[in-house]
This record gives sequence, C-alpha cells and structure tokens, in this order.
Amino acid sequence: MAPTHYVNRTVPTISLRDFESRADEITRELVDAAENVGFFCVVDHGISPSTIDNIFDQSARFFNQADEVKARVPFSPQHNAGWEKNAQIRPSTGSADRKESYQMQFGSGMNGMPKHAVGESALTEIGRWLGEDTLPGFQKGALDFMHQAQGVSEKLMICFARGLGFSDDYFIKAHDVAQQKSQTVCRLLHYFETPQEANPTGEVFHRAGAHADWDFLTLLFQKAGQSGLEICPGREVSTSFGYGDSWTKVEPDVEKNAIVCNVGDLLMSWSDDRFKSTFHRVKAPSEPGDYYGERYSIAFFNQPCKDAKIQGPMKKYPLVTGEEFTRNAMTRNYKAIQTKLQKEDDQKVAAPESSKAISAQA
Ligand SMILES: O=C(O)CCC(=O)C(=O)O
Ligand SMILES: [Fe+2]
Repeated sequence: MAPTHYVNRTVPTISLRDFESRADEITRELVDAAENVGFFCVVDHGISPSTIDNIFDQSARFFNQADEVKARVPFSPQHNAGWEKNAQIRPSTGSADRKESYQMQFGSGMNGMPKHAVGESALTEIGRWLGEDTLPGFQKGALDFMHQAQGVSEKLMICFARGLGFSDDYFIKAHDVAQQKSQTVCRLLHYFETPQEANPTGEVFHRAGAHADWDFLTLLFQKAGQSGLEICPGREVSTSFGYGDSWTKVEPDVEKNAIVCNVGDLLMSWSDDRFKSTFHRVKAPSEPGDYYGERYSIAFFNQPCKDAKIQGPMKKYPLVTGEEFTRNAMTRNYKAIQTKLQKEDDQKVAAPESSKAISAQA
C-alpha cells in the first residue's frame, strides 16, 4: 500500500461551559466548525470521566460474552439495532470491517424479536437486550449513559437550530428519544487486535473503512491511547460518495474529557449542504506508529424520529420524513457497495491471475 498522505488540519475544541448564558457564542463557534471542518471536540459537556469509564466497562462486559450469547441479540438491518461481527461492508473498501459492534436504541427498535427466533435457551432476552441474568445492570447502565449523551446532543441541537434560523426546540422535537419511533442509536464498538506483519495475501484489515455518517450528529467517545480515527474533508453535497486521499488524525483527548463530534448527512442536507458531513475512518493499521491493539469506542448517532419532517431553510432538497431519509441513505449505501463489488468482479475477469502477475512485474 502507498504511504498515507497526511495533512495538518485543526479540529476546533468548543467548550459548553455556562451553556445558558453563552449559547449564542457557542452557536457561532459550532457553525464555524460545521461549515469549515465538519468535526469538532466538545469539552465541559457535563458527562463525568467516571460515567464514560463506566460505559466502556459495560461495553467490555458485553463483548467478553461468548459469540453464542451475543448472537441471541443479532443485528437487524430493519431495526438498525443488535450485535454484528466482521459484517459491515463500506462502499469505500468493498470488504468487511474487522470489528464487532452492538447497537442500542431508546424505543421500539429494541423490541419485537419473535421468541421462536431466539430459541428455548434465550427466553429471558427482551428484544435486543441481553437479559438481567446474563448481564445484570447492563441495560440500565447503558440507558443512563444514553440519556446523558442525548442531553449533550440537545444542547448542540439548540445551537444548530439557532444557526439555521429555526426555533430552539426544532431539532430536539425531531429527535425525541421518549418516542417509540425514535431511531437514535448508541453503538458500542470493539476492533480486534491486528497482526503487525504485512499479510502475505495482501488483504487489508480495515477497522472502519472511509465513510460519512448518515445521521444528524455523531458523538464519539474514545479511549486513551487507542488511536486510529482519521478525517478527510472535502465533500460538497450530502448525496455524493467521492473520497479524497489526504487524512488528518484525531487523537483521543481523554485529559480534557473531549467528545469528538461530527456532522452527519442528515444535518448536511437539513442545512442545504451548508454544514459538512465529513468522511472519516478508523485506519487499517499498516504504517510505523499505527496502533495495532484492541480498540474500543462508542458512537452516539442522533437519528430523526420516523415521522420527523426534514427540509432545509432554502428548500434545496424535497421534504422527506425521518423514515424516508434513513431508508434512502441505506439504499444509496447498499447500491454503492454493489457497484464497488461489481467493479472488483469485472476487474478480476479482465485481469486473470497470470496477466495480473505480468502487469505487476511491468
Ligand atoms: O470507532 C470509531 O472511532 C469511529 C466509528 C465510526 O465512525 C462509525 O461507527 O460510524
Ligand atoms: Fe462514522
């Protein structure tokens, strides 16, 4: 692989201290970061370091369960919730990320698994939560944390609403997690340790291939020393799939208890492409200084309620509901993966092994 091209770019740090009296000042800083970078760190947000340590402990407890146990709450694409392993394919790479993740929601996305689908042994499971006998206290701990992450998100939503000329509660209402129709997701992520020797097959161990998030705003919690997140700005419309090739590292700043936030496609579209949803990845470790160890992170994706009505102040895009926006994003993503896989198949047909070897020598 060619060496990564790195560029220096500043990811702004924004303090939420004295939020009520400083909301206009914070709005100016957020709007500037959203227009120019799409990524920013939030500090003085009110979630204590021990709360964050605790949810990472809960995450390790979950992932330390045997695969057969985790498989009792499998990922459902229809609900966008549950556990999956080595399964997520990004259009940028065409191969599965080497990780496992568990997605939790506030509302009905966690319900509705027919008992016969989970078998006799798992009758204590309630939907996509593992039962109390398997992981005592987990569900309560996770929901407490999710409500705190929602609280921080709502402060940021007030500022983005002001920045776009909407009423203060406009985005909060559209992302109401008290509703069963809430689609907001908290995703626990666990990346596996990667071998340091180059793989003789040439296969790349992607952690999270380059992508943009399709939500409103993502809050990302990282662990000290577990590097890997990188951003790649330069996207003009929320509907495009082009990837640039220069990257900037976003190191965890646990000292400052920072939450890394990024604008998603939904906010990009809702702002008529004024705020930037930025490509990012968790790099496949491959160069000196890269972090090869096991990595934990937590992403809180603010998703609109299914019946939210989405349209920017300039009406650049037609009005869609939250449900339609999510479905369109998933369909576009799916099509992009199919196109990528088809292209790779075509290349294999056009360049069988023997001619590949010749061209590699040329
Ligand atoms: O694990 C990380 O640091 C980033 C994860 C991410 O970008 C995602 O799941 O969308
Ligand atoms: Fe992401």
